[in-house]
Amino acid sequence: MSYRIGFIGAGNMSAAILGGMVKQGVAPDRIIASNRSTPKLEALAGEFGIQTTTDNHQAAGADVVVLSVKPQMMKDVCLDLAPHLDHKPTIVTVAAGIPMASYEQWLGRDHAIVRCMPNTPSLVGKGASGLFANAQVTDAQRQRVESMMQAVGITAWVEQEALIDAVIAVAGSAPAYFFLMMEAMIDQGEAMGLDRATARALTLQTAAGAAELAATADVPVDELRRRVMSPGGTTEQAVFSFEADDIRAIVARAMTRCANRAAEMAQEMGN
Ligand SMILES: NC(=O)C1=CN([C@@H]2O[C@H](COP(=O)(O)OP(=O)(O)OC[C@H]3O[C@@H](n4cnc5c(N)ncnc54)[C@H](OP(=O)(O)O)[C@@H]3O)[C@@H](O)[C@H]2O)C=CC1
Ligand SMILES: O=C(O)[C@@H]1CCC=N1
Repeated sequence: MSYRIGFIGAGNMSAAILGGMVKQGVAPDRIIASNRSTPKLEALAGEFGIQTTTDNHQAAGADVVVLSVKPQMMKDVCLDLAPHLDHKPTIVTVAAGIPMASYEQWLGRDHAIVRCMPNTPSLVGKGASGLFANAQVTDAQRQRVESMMQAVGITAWVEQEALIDAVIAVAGSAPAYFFLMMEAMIDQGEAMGLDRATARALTLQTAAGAAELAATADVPVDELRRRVMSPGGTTEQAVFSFEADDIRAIVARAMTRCANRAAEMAQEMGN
């Protein structure tokens, strides 16, 4: 690809996406990131060799502009950028909880805007992003955004905007669920007598191995689970314990709260 990409806001999510892009071979001089303060910019320039600026207008001069500030900052950032988008970039926003209608109000209705819900494993090329386009997005722009995000992982278009909140629950926020599980396992491995480094190494390798096996096996994940559960053996005691504690309901409640929060955030911002 040869177009230029500008990131507005150089925090965790921008670092994951642009860092993943550079690691996957995107030329760093095609990427510019802006941030209101300089320390993160210096770190990103040092690590990935991208261009940086404290002037959002400069980053917004790119062909694809990725809006990646916290949702609470988004309105002010968009209103400030609006007079500087006459070159009609493809606008991609990664913010949770801000509906398309708000961007169209702040930036103008004639802009091609994609709501993208990515996640931080983009940094290692294992991202998972949901995408929703407004009516102004052309097929060429769809392909451009898709290929941009596919440089750092897989993508899935949704045709109903409300499904972006489901993507937040399944992908955007979901790395944290797995990290939490790993934290708990490492702590318990240590409590059972392993040194922490060993508990960590075994936990992480098992998580990565299980994910890769699930992604490549020709059977569903429940069958893979059963293959570990020897009748009368050890694993089923752990699984029975999870089921007795209603892990499926626990997960469903957590994901529902996650998705509901996106709707609440929209309301809090008066959208
Ligand atoms: N983190 C994640 O896993 C995911 C995040 N998202 C979305 O990504 C967006 C960014 O989140 P995240 O990266 O975690 O947040 P961060 O707080 O890490 O990054 C936001 C960045 O925006 C900068 N900023 C704030 N105001 C301005 C401004 N007016 N102009 C320029 N830069 C500004 C901040 O600068 P400073 O350092 O000075 O505060 C900060 O570096 C959010 O909307 C979130 O919903 C989506 C999916 C996953
Ligand atoms: O927690 C959040 O609000 C953001 C959106 C998805 C992941 N992080």
